[in-house]
Amino acid sequence: MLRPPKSKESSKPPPLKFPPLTLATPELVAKYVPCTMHLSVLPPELACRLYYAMLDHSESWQRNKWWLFDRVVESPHRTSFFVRHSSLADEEDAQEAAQFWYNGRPTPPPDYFPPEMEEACRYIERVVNGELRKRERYPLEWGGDPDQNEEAASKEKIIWKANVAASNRYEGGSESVGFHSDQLTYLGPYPTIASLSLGTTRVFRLREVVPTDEKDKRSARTYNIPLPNNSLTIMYASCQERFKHSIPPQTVIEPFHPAFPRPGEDNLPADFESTGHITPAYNARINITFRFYRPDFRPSSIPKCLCGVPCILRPDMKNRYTQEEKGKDRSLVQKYWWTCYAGAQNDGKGCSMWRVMDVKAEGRGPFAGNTEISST
Ligand SMILES: O=C(O)CCC(=O)C(=O)O
Ligand SMILES: [Fe+2]
Repeated sequence: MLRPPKSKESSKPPPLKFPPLTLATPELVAKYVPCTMHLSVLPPELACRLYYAMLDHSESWQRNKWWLFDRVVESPHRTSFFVRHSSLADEEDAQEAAQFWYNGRPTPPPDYFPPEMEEACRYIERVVNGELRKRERYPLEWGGDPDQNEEAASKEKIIWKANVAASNRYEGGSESVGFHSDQLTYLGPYPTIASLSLGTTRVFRLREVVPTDEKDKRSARTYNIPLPNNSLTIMYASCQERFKHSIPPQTVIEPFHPAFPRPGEDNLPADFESTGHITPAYNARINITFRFYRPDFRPSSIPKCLCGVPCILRPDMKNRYTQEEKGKDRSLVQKYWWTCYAGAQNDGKGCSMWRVMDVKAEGRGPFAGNTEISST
């Protein structure tokens, strides 16, 4: 068969592919991805108490359901959502919190942080703010004071404060979550998300989405971060814009023995003599992601699509530059889209709603930096 001669373009060797890299230490995590990992982040007794509390609480958690093409899919793990008590200053805010939507359907009013989660959150906020003070900020990050009344704000700048948390329970090695980046609808652009791991160690997988115009120069690399009990992974600005993350299924997991018995449980496990473990083995991993829902992305400010459902905010992960933007720093030309999300529930049928977010026209901010170039 005759083939046209190969053009110069197609004779270029394909970009090098690198094997997946395991990032097993905080140093390696910080070196390769826009995240940090903090080991033994909570006092061990609190980590243990929170694990037990969440195991009990998770008996009532749901598996999320949504439409994918022509079938309903169910998430292969259970989840729940919490609002922080102090974050709901007045009745209006409480009403708004009850109106949060998930996967294109209204969710029942969320629970408040249980006391153990509140206690853990204070430790985590300290770690997150300590790290954020060391980092350079992206222009579109939140630039306001998340808590004007905090006395400590004058001494140690508080940049980030959690006001909601999403929680996941993965039973055994088969429960998982597929590759995704977190929806930015209420978080806004370049969010910081603090993710606490309790229980069985599972691998957190990150994969970069290579921008369209760099595809022929480099390939995406996969990073595997084993997350042990009582570790905190902070995903910083650009992680949701540049990377997808997942918790892949695992054929083997190591059973987890909490350091302390359940309160009120005095009996040693039957196999204590042979194993030396003072607590039984657990197979569940609990994950809690502490998040800051920005005041300038409150539910009432989210545009609705033609179906009457709040849009979702997504970053253009492939970063399609316009001609004038070519060569500019990616963070200055990052675009976000408001799109219809009704399709996730409504028999897979959504509408054509699609709009570039215009932070200026939509009156959003204040931002951490100059947004003149970023706003469209
Ligand atoms: O379980 C984890 O560590 C990740 C959970 C997650 O990606 C999410 O809730 O969006
Ligand atoms: Fe996520």
